[in-house]
This record gives sequence, structure tokens and C-alpha cells, in this order.
Amino acid sequence: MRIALYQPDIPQNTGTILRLCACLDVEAHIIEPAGFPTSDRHFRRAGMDYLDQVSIVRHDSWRHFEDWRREAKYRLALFTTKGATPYLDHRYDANDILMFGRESAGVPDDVAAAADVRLVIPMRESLRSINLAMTVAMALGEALRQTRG
Ligand SMILES: C[S@@+](CC[C@H](N)C(=O)[O-])C[C@H]1O[C@@H](n2cnc3c(N)ncnc32)[C@H](O)[C@@H]1O
Repeated sequence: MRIALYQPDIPQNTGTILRLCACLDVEAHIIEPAGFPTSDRHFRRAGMDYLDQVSIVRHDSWRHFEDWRREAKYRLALFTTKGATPYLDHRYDANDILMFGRESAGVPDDVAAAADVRLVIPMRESLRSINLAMTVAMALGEALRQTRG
């Protein structure tokens, strides 16, 4: 199981997510440009010494990530508030990459269209979205439960 963060822009979220990936032994992919440098103190504080324990792959651009992903034949599952499939209904596979959009704007339409499946965590209609790090935790919880990862 792998996750990908599309152009993340809040350093505390990314640090928290990478700490989770270290603990769960999940590879993390970051699709650049991120909105902060790896020297950012909020990022390092949230990730702490766990940042040395996680496998992080950085991709210069969405295009480079897509070329790599298609070559590797990984299935792309995008988590989006506009998803059509409830995330509990998806049958996860160890070859899935779970991708998450940026905090400020999600992902552009062409990126959403490239995903093999678009998943939503159903929410109260009047509210906008779940925090990115919380979304990753919920998604990984279900995906790893199903795949016994
Ligand atoms: C703060 S949200 C971004 C909100 C953005 N305005 C949008 O429409 O996508 C950051 C990311 O968290 C994930 N996310 C948040 N709530 C979600 C939900 N209810 N279902 C699926 N993904 C969600 C998505 O990957 C989203 O791109």
C-alpha cells in the first residue's frame, strides 16, 4: 500500500501524515511543488524523528508521477469530496496508491479524471471537508484492514 500527496501546502499535515506512514510502514509519494520546504520547522516538528524512518519518493511534477505510476501498473484511488464511490465500498488492493488533494484546492479536473476510482468519505452535507491528515488516517485504516497490511 502506498499513499500520494498532491502538492500539499500545510507542513503540519504532511509531517503528521509522514509520521503515520513511518509507523504503519507505508511508502509516501509527494507530488511537487509542495507549498513549503523540507526545512520548514512546522513540518519537522510534526514529523519529528519519524521522518528518518519513512520511505519518501518525491516526483517533480504530476506528469512525472503519472509516467512512473503507469509504468509500475499501480491503480490510482483518489480521495475527493467529489467522489462517487463511498470509500468503504471500494475493494482495496496492495497495488493501490491512495492519493489525496492539496488542502487549499484538492486536485484539478484532469488529475481527478486520470484516477482509476474516485472515493469519498461520506459527510454531513452542510460541511466542506475533513482535515487532510485525518482523511489519510481513515483511508489507510480501511485499506490496511481489507488487505491485512
Ligand atoms: C481539505 S481537503 C480539500 C478541499 C478542497 N476544497 C476540495 O474540494 O477537494 C484536502 C483533501 O482531503 C481529502 N478529503 C477531505 N475530506 C474528504 C472526504 N470527505 N472524502 C474524500 N476525501 C476527502 C481530499 O483528498 C482533499 O483533496
